[in-house]
Amino acid sequence: MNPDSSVLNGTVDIVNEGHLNGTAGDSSGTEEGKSFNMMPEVEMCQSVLPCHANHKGRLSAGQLLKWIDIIACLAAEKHAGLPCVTASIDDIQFEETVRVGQIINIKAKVNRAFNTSMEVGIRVVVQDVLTGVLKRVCVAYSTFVAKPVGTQKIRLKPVDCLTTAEDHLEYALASERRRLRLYNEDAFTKLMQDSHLLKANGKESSQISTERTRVQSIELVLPPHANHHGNTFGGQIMAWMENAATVAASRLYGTYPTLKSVDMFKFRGPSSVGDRLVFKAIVNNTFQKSLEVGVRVEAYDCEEWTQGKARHINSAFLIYNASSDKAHTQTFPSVKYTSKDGQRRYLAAIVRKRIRLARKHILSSKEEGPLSVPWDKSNQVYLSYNNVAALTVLAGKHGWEVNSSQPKIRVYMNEELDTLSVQVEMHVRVSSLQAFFLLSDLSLRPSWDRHYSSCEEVQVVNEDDKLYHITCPAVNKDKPRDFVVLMSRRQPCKEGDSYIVALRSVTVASVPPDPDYTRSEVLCAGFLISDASSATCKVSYYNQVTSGVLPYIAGNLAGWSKSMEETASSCIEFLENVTDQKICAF
Ligand SMILES: CC(=O)SCCNC(=O)CCNC(=O)[C@H](O)C(C)(C)COP(=O)(O)OP(=O)(O)OC[C@H]1O[C@@H](n2cnc3c(N)ncnc32)[C@H](O)[C@@H]1OP(=O)(O)O
Repeated sequence: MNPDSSVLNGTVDIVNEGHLNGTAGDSSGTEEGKSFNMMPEVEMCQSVLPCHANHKGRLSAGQLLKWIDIIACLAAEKHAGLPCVTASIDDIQFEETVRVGQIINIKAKVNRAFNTSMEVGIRVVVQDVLTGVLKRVCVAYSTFVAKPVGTQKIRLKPVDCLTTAEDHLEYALASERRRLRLYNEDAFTKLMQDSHLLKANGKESSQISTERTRVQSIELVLPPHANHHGNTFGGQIMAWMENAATVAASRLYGTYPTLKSVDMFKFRGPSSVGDRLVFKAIVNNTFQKSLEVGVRVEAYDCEEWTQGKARHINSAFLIYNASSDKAHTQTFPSVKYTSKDGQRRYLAAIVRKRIRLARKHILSSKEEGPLSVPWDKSNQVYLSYNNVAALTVLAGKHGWEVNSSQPKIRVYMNEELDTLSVQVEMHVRVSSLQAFFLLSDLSLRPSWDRHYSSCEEVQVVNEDDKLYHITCPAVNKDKPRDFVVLMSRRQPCKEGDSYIVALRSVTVASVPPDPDYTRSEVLCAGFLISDASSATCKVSYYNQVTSGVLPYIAGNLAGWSKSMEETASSCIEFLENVTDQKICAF
């Protein structure tokens, strides 16, 4: 390649030269050898030995992160044909525990190249030697950048060998993930601006100070810790970070918590052999079943060390779950902060939890089976019951956590296994009976909910159960969506109970899917309305998030829009200002 011929805005293009695809330097010279080198995927197999494990005989997350970084780097370099460095690794959720004696298989390939950076997808599975059973340990995505040549950045060639449907899906999703990744800091800053409103959720009664968990540890970077370019290996840094974080978490918990996930690791700058790395870890906050530890890494060369001038090269947040060991308590103690910095970290952990949850659900691209059930005479009663019961159960769940709070409106989220649900609580100056009648007439909803383009009554089953056909506007250049839902409303049986307006998808022959719309489904949604005083009420809207609903709330979940709060505000205005004629129509 002639760099001069392809310099573009200070960027050097990589053209598709033979050696980049592994055709040059192919030692075997055989057809078989060539096709192996041409494969975009890089694979690693490791037998898990005691030296890879923690004191419980389980593969240490630090060791796994090292392997992940090595293989991802090799996949990136295979695509780029040049030395590459890790810019970041997205959130990783550890799904399976790996034990000594089992076999780890890791595969990595470049999903998409952007300009100077590329996304590498990594899949880790564990195989039990005795049973042969394979289980997924985690999926990870890292971003690599071809190491700049002097001041010149290298522009990468595109990924052009998309063969399987999965390759195409990963290619398409890679740009979506990149958007979330690069938006991460903005989303965080935006949500932090409102974080003072979350203070009400603080745990002032707690006795345990986060300061008790503070850890500081130093490492000297030696040649075995460096990668093949002389920089400290990203995986090694992550392993050291995991070590410091685990000590901090166990100081609070009094036993060994399980590392459940890591938040995005961002490599802000390089370090190299001879650097001293100082790791500072502290528990930032605890939630019901998890806690967050923040780790900061500072690097010093010999001169910087004597001058006390640190280079901040990395910060990461690790999430631990309470031990699954029955002998230990299943929840973490709540913590209190004792300084302004502690308070910032405490609130930031709440905000990060929200972003993490959003990223996880937005990117899971979970395949759902059909959620709607056919509406027919034989199951009408059952479906209406099921509709109301599902909403009652959803509303009664434990674990709702405040995500945003403003006067009259609070948004909560609840994650249980792989299901995410949202709750929007509104305080309205009308009676609960009036709110009930207005909200159960779905044909009025397009007047206050901009996510509804139209809503038509399809069938009146009885006074309290109706079928509606709803159309919704297009999002992200997709087709507009439509839903067919059963609305079941119930008045309280006794004083103190709530009014219920429940919604769920059904299929009816009279409204077949329309090619101009993506037929979508809602599993469980609706309103619970209860008296707050004689003239005011509390309206709680619930929605168990499905892939059909996600596009309309994704921005809200990830923090770049306030559409839920805006819709709630419009709902309050509608309820408080609706004319008497509309109410008389019931
Ligand atoms: C294999 C190993 O173990 S390497 C050792 C560990 N890693 C390191 O030491 C790397 C340390 N970090 C660095 O040297 C630098 O921060 C770099 C080279 C990663 C980025 O340098 P910057 O000057 O910040 O780069 P710049 O802002 O121009 O961005 C370059 C590209 O990286 C992308 N990028 C930058 N930060 C991130 C991030 N946190 N996540 C994802 N992509 C990122 C940018 O979007 C851009 O992509 P594009 O050109 O495709 O649009």
